Amino acid sequence: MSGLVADNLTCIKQDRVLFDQLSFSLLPGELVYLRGPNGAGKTSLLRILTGLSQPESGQVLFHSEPLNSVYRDYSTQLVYLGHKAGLNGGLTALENLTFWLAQSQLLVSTSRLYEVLELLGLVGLEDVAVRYLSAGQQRRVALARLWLKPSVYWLLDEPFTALDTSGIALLEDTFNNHVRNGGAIMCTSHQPLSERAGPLRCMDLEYRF
Ligand SMILES: Nc1ncnc2c1ncn2[C@@H]1O[C@H](COP(=O)(O)OP(=O)(O)OP(=O)(O)O)[C@@H](O)[C@H]1O
Repeated sequence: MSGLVADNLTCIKQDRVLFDQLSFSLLPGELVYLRGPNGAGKTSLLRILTGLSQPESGQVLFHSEPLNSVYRDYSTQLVYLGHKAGLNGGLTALENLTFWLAQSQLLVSTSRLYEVLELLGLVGLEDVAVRYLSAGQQRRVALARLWLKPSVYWLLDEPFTALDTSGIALLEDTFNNHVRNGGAIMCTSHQPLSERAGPLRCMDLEYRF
């Protein structure tokens, strides 16, 4: 099957089964909204889908192949944003993004970088160390990666955290466009997504004791 497939995933943390024999797919053209209370296992599931951690049992397939055998190809088509902004506080927005682009072996022109910073309302702040930016501004720097790396699969852990209403609207519009252009998104959020984000499929993880 094309796309990303979770095949019978079981995850155990601290002797607690977070989820058991969980199977689903994430296909191009889909937005999946992953819901669940604190501690249900949403981050754990996203990390397994990125290949950053391993399930107790089961596997993740990418275009029908086990993730570890196609990881290089998968990683070129993936943006994963964790619930922390994942920025170096001592570096500016420009420096953080330039470093990330180099690590990801992506070539992006300076003018494109400025375009994205402008879209995100960060122009004028590009030379400020990110530790001095507000929480919402730091989130916007982290999100800039979505515009800088052409990729199909977006796995996003609480990307709306700290965003103001205009930031939420921008991100929801971007989700809608991405999916209409064949992108695939799985996203967690403790606030419901609005209709602006486009059609979505909800997936619920219960808290298991
Ligand atoms: N590396 C780890 N080592 C031990 N326990 C972990 C680890 N990662 C997660 N856990 C535990 O697994 C459970 C699920 O955590 P996870 O972060 O996946 O939940 P979540 O649904 O994303 O929660 P939240 O909504 O609070 O972000 C928690 O009880 C957490 O303490």
